[in-house]
Amino acid sequence: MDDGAKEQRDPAWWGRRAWSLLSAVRARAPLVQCITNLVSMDIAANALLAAGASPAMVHSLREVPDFTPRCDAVYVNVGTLSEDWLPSMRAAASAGRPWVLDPVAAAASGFRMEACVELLALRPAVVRGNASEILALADRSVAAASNFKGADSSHESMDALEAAKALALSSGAVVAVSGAVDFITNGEKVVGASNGVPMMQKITATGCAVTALIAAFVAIEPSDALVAAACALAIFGLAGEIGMESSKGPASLRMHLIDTLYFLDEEMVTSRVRIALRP
Ligand SMILES: Nc1ncnc2c1ncn2[C@@H]1O[C@H](COP(=O)(O)OP(=O)(O)OP(=O)(O)O)[C@@H](O)[C@H]1O
Ligand SMILES: Cc1ncsc1CCO
Ligand SMILES: [Mg+2]
Repeated sequence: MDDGAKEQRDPAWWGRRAWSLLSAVRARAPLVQCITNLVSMDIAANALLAAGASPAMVHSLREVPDFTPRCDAVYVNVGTLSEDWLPSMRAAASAGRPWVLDPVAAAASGFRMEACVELLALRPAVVRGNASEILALADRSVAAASNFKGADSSHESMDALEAAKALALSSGAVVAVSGAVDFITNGEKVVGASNGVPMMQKITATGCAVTALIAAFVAIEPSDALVAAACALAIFGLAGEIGMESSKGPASLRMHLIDTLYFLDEEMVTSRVRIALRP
């Protein structure tokens, strides 16, 4: 095991780490360029703002040379991929800033899978997907299965753990698989984050929003993307958990989750974040 494994066996260490990263996001308001799908723009921008970051939905290839180098992190999401946007994604991912990939529905088509594979070669710090997306990306397979559900997962996160490790080793990225337990791995270490509520799956683009939050945390901690990703996933899940206490269904949870991200305090984070290094 590499450095940090000893302290990462202590659950309280993660609570303190998650709080310190969220506090740093609030203090430094990292600028996150988001080239993300049309469904997710609103929730991703609002989640970033509520957490204290500064979102910018900048898509034009012509703006990348001026704008991207000034960003603290870049977020690329292929959810509503088109031929027009792919060059901007390539350019922003190549601009020398830490960046994060969300391979939405990677198995939907050959075009999308090829785009994801090509982007993966541009060395994202983190790839975050649901289990079906990570399984598909790890073996570069376009969906034939009758249970393919597009942007939604038809697998549990645990089903994709070995694929996530293999993908992390082959790509050099930290790979995060979301689900009831979020798994985050660099191919050797595996961390589980178990905050969140099932209702989060009933709000479109919560996965896209948490990947945006991962980008903000990576902007603060670019040299430890595994810790940044685990803490972002746990914080977002915790906001869902606390938000659910005041919610009647998906629409009110969406509102309360964003409110809770804004109001999370040290006591809530250090006592309720559930992250553990897996043996
Ligand atoms: N069963 C569950 N219990 C608790 N939290 C969950 C559960 N399923 C998903 N989540 C949480 O919901 C958020 C979104 O994860 P999900 O796996 O649904 O992403 P996704 O499929 O990529 O979503 P989308 O494509 O709509 O953006 C994550 O924070 C994850 O931890
Ligand atoms: C529903 C949907 N379709 C393309 S992207 C997206 C948002 C969830 O990923
Ligand atoms: Mg998704």
